Amino acid sequence: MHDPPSTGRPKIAVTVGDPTGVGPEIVCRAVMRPQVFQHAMPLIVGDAMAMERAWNLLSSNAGRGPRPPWVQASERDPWGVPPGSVPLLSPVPLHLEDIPYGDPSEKAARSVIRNIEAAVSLALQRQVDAVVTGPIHKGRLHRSGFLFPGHTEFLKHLTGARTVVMMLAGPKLRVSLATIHCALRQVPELLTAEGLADTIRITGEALIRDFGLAAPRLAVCGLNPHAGEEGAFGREEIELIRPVVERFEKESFRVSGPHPADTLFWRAFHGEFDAVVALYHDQGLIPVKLVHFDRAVNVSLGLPIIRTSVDHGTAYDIAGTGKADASSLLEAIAVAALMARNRRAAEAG
Ligand SMILES: NC(=O)C1=CN([C@@H]2O[C@H](COP(=O)(O)OP(=O)(O)OC[C@H]3O[C@@H](n4cnc5c(N)ncnc54)[C@H](O)[C@@H]3O)[C@@H](O)[C@H]2O)C=CC1
Ligand SMILES: NCC(=O)COP(=O)(O)O
Repeated sequence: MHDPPSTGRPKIAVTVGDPTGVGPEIVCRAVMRPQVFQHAMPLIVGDAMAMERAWNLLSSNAGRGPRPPWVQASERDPWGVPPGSVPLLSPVPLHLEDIPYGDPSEKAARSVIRNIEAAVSLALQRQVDAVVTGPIHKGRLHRSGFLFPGHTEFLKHLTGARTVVMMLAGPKLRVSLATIHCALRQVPELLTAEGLADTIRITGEALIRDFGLAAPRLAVCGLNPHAGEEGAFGREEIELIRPVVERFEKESFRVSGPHPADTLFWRAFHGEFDAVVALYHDQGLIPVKLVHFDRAVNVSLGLPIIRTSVDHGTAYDIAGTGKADASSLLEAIAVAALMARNRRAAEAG
């Protein structure tokens, strides 16, 4: 057995995601960066063939240098690789015909799911300190029988967590979502007092424990235009949101709202709040991606493990062209490492 995860640089399992999207390319770009190894020990979980193809693409564009030192590893002893190398776990080895760009075979889709399971299992066994996920194509996975809307809900299931909150965190704007992957017309019925209260509490506690803020300020969006305009444009603000916000008067984090959503993100971006609680996916993700598409990180809060992810998708339109930007993945690794260090410090008292 090798270094326990409680010492040294955090060990981070990085899943490649869909092998026919930009995942392998951005993972390859990330492990070509020496800075990554200053704050983390990455372990790649994904198909070896897809990783070799990504390396060939990048080296043919940029001139051949040494290939990043990934070495096939086993799930039983994932860190049992030579010093200086990066373990690569490939639970379901694929052939090239399984992974034409933008079109994963049935087997490739199954491998995506299996890779996530393997990374989560390593985190639950504390063989790694955190999991960082590459992008998956939800539609293609659903076609292959995947029952979950996305990683977030799958990770809740795999870890047995009671609830999970999706946060998108960028340098100047953090947003948590009270509802995640659902049709817009379902939002009002899925928005419950208990669900909203969980989102607020989990976000406030994570800002303190994982992000190191002393007294975070949270602001909750209204659902309707102008936060309902005193009931003229809807009553959710009066009947649901305000009573939940009032429950948080005596916490170590401050909560205000409901605020009109059209101006709230601008106020948060300029420093008035540490996080915004948005009520549905696009209300929160449009502003974050508008200002931070290259830097934002998707963080799953409320799980017994640390999980971060890129904010972007599989980008099939540019897969195989060598144009993918790895900035969001690099941030996701850096944020996971920071969270792991903060949790260690909290555990050590
Ligand atoms: N973390 C994850 O697993 C996520 C997965 N998705 C999934 O991805 C699939 C495709 O989603 P889309 O809405 O098309 O979003 P997308 O993020 O894949 O692409 C949107 C636009 O951004 C560009 N882009 C994305 N990533 C880039 C990168 N690293 N470098 C340069 N340009 C990049 C694409 O070329 C495209 O023009 C969907 O199935 C969606 O569910 C979407 C978001 C997150
Ligand atoms: N828009 C964010 C997104 O869809 C990512 O979802 P997940 O796969 O991290 O649950």
